[in-house]
Amino acid sequence: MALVPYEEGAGWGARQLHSPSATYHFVSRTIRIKQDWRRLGVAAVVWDAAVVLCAYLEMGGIDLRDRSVIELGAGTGLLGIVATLLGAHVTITDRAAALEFLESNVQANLPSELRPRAVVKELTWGKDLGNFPSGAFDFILGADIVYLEETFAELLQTLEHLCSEQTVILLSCRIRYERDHRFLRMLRGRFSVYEVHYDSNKEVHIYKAQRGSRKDDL
Ligand SMILES: C[S@@+](CC[C@H](N)C(=O)[O-])C[C@H]1O[C@@H](n2cnc3c(N)ncnc32)[C@H](O)[C@@H]1O
Repeated sequence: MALVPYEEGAGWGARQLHSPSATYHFVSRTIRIKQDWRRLGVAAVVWDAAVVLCAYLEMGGIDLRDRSVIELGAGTGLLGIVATLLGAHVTITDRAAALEFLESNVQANLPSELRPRAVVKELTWGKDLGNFPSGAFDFILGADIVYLEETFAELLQTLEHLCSEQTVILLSCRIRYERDHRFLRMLRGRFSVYEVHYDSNKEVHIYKAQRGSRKDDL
């Protein structure tokens, strides 16, 4: 299912949809991301949710230095690149079809000394989860990955598999459809969920989720 019709792309959260590249400045670096919307679709453009979560991480409220991070549905890899630049060891994942493009963006934007800290790997939600150690990650990141209802159960299963009691999940979301609220209700059924940030310009929410008893509403 397409996420957006071409002509609506900007309004739906990818401001430079048709541009072959997009440039960002994070962690005192210029990051140039290749894009290819026409050929590769949603995984090959940078979505605003990724930019907002990068900015949130850069603000420094969360110390990622030497922490173990996994990114789900990474697309072009901007968020995983920024997490690596902030000092984390990052497993950057997406579906198989997205990996070659993702890997090339990651390689192009990390200095050689940081490349060993970022591993690009296939993770299709709900599939072959045994390839990923259960509970081994300090942080799970996801930008604009809540949009396909048919993936919600598998996405939740994946989060549950990857999470320990200590793991912090950060999901940045543009809420477009009623079904997006349904996913958040599913998430709230399994995790304590808090909205920690809202970017009103980009209309992106950041939710933090952790295992344990529910302490708050969305
Ligand atoms: C809207 S894009 C967001 C990409 C990137 N996180 C960003 O914000 O720029 C959604 C991403 O989720 C990935 N995705 C969709 N369904 C998936 C699934 N079942 N398993 C793994 N990744 C999936 C897509 O390949 C795509 O990269």
